Amino acid sequence: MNENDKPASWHGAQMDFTKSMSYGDYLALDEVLSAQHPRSPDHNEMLFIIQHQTSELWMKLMLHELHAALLRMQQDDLPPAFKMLARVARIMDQLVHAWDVLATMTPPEYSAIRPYLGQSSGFQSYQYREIEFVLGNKNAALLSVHTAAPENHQRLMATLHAPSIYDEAVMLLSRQGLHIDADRLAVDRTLPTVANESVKQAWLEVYREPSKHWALYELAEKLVDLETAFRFWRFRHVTTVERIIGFKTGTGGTAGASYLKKMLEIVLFPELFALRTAL
Ligand code: HEM
Ligand SMILES: N[C@@H](CC(=O)c1ccccc1NC=O)C(=O)O
Repeated sequence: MNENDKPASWHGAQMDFTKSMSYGDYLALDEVLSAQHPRSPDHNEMLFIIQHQTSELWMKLMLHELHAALLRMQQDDLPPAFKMLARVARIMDQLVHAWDVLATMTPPEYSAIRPYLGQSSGFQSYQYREIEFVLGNKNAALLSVHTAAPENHQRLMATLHAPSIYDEAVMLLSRQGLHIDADRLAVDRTLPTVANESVKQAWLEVYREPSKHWALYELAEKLVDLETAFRFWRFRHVTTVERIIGFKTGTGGTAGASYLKKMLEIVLFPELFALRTAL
């Protein structure tokens, strides 16, 4: 094209990237876009792969935000933590809506791919497991899935032993002068969150006088927002799974949809929901 033929609107656009960083360079697009390797001859496997890879990318960002929020909470620096937690909840909403794309895949379409998945399953997603752990749904037994990948195992082990976001919120309540039982503060971090009466009473004080405890009130609502989004994700997972494979056993070895249904009963931040009945 002749220089004079360029429309005025992009006349000054940079065209030569032999010596400078381009869009694709900055985003490492060659790496990202060459990481899709369908194993079946089926057209729909690309959807299945990209759906999972994009979910894992969003999970990577969720963990980035959650770990940063944990740090801010430890430092009593709540406003930046609020922003991070709000972002995590919005990412979760995004993943909730992403199910609409996957649900365009019918049972016969998925059946063409499934034999090629072997025993692989989302159950083995180490980023997902870490998100569950950071949010307090600890389960040491699930670590053994990752023994073959020592780095992932190590990281999960560290998160298993560290305080969860909710443990940090409970410690904040205590630092702000609200009474929390000593045994709740010294709880075994490797176990899932268990409801505690002193925590419920402390949150009740916050909700009965928000203006006195505004930052804690805001934190509580951010956590409720996040748990609500997480519950929607679990629900969309199980309904999409039931729609596509019915009640077949999972490739990961669980009972499948009935295992996922059981997971709908999990309450991440129990006292934050329990207190509502008492208000
Ligand atoms: C056709 C679509 C899908 C089907 C049929 C499906 C099926 C299942 C089943 C049956 C399980 C139970 C574990 C097992 O025995 O395999 C499971 C777990 C899981 N799946 Fe999916 N899934 C689908 C899509 C997805 C997507 C898009 C994600 C997003 C990353 C995902 C993430 C997970 C996770 C994280 C678990 C573990 C849940 C837990 O332990 O609480 N799945 N899936
Ligand atoms: N558990 C699924 C397989 C599955 O969905 C899957 C397999 C490999 C990679 C990601 C997957 N997604 C979520 O579990 C099944 O039983 O069909």
